[in-house]
Amino acid sequence: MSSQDYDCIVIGAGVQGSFTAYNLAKNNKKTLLLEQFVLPHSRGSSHGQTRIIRKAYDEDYYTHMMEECYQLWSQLEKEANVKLYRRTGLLVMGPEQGDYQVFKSTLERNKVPIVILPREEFSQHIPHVNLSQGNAALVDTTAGVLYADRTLKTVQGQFQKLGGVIKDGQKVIDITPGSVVTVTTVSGVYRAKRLVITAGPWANTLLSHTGLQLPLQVIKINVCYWSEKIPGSYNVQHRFPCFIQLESEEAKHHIYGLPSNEYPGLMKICYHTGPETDPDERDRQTDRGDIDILQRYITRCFPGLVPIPAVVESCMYTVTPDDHFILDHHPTHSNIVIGAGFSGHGFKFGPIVGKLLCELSQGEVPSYDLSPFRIRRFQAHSKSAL
Ligand SMILES: Cc1cc2nc3c(=O)[nH]c(=O)nc-3n(C[C@H](O)[C@H](O)[C@H](O)COP(=O)(O)OP(=O)(O)OC[C@H]3O[C@@H](n4cnc5c(N)ncnc54)[C@H](O)[C@@H]3O)c2cc1C
Ligand SMILES: O=C(O)[C@@H]1CCCCN1
Repeated sequence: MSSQDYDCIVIGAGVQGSFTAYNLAKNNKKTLLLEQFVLPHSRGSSHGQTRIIRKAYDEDYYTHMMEECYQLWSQLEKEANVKLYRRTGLLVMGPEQGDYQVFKSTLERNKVPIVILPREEFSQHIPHVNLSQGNAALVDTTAGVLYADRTLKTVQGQFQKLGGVIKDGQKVIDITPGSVVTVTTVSGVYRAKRLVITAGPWANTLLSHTGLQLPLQVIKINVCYWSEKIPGSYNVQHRFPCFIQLESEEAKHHIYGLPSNEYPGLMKICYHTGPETDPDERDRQTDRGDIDILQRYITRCFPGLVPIPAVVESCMYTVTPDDHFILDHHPTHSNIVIGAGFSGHGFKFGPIVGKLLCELSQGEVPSYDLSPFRIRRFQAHSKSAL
């Protein structure tokens, strides 16, 4: 084995690739993690200070995976002696008869501790928020905030401590599949028995070297921060929770927010969709239709915030047609494994995605039923549509 030869190469050092590489190294695999940008960077989907972690989902399988995932987050915190999770609870609000009921029954069925907030008691528990007409509300009490940038630094650091190699500033420009895969970057050629592709918004660019294209849409999210009129009203220290406002007549997609924390006096509130973009040109995409929707919502429901964004950052989602992840082998090259299409909700699953992609790449039986995440589901859709 030359120094350029590895058991496994992982392309993409976002949250999913970093956790995958870490799991491979934990399993004593000689692993190389390649990243196109110099780390840390803010050009993909995993940057920024915070993400929501929650068990509140409308499908049981996500809630089940989160059971173990919380434990894995906590193990990593202990192992690296760092705080990555802060419990805040997640307020779920939505039209009484819609998706809200699905969330509520999934939580109840899976015995996740929740608090239901009757309308008459709502403002006593959640001050400075107006519950929309016809909406119901509950709190997933196990939910909270994950520290995103700190997570990446931690996982990458733990991977290196285990002997893993990170080469950043090395954009992959070619992949030659085979029983030994050859990966060419702008400055080197590497070989491995197995390859994992976790390239976020660039998944299809990389997969084009392997003869595969997936139905992925890359969208730009305007990450908006809003100023508190009275400092502290929505602060994490005053136990203000994260929230999801489920879709309604007014907003066709979720609106979600995190308590003011990372920037003093600013609360992060975003719209769960945005305009399509080329990942290399996202700053040219200046559509702000989402901000108009947020301004109307904030004026009505968060009267303690100035309804003009004080800070706007940007991030990307890579979305599948059904919003479920892709965790699978390449259909023609079984030693290539793909983690893609995390559809704006993948961060919290990082530890479990890393474990599953590691299992798949080693040819092991995965710990969970991965049928919702198979590539085949898209082929089935397009066939039935004919
Ligand atoms: C605004 C916003 C809010 C979100 N909120 C939440 C939330 O609250 N909770 C939650 O769970 N999730 C949330 N998500 C989703 C979550 O952040 C993403 O699902 C997750 O970060 C995706 O990670 P990834 O590793 O797949 O992609 P990325 O982080 O984009 O990583 C892919 C990496 O591959 C690299 N790469 C690509 N091409 C090449 C190449 N040719 N050579 C070398 N390297 C390459 C890229 O540079 C990049 O670093 C949010 C996302 C956004 C944008
Ligand atoms: O994954 C999450 O928890 C958030 C919730 C709302 C949409 C964006 N992502």
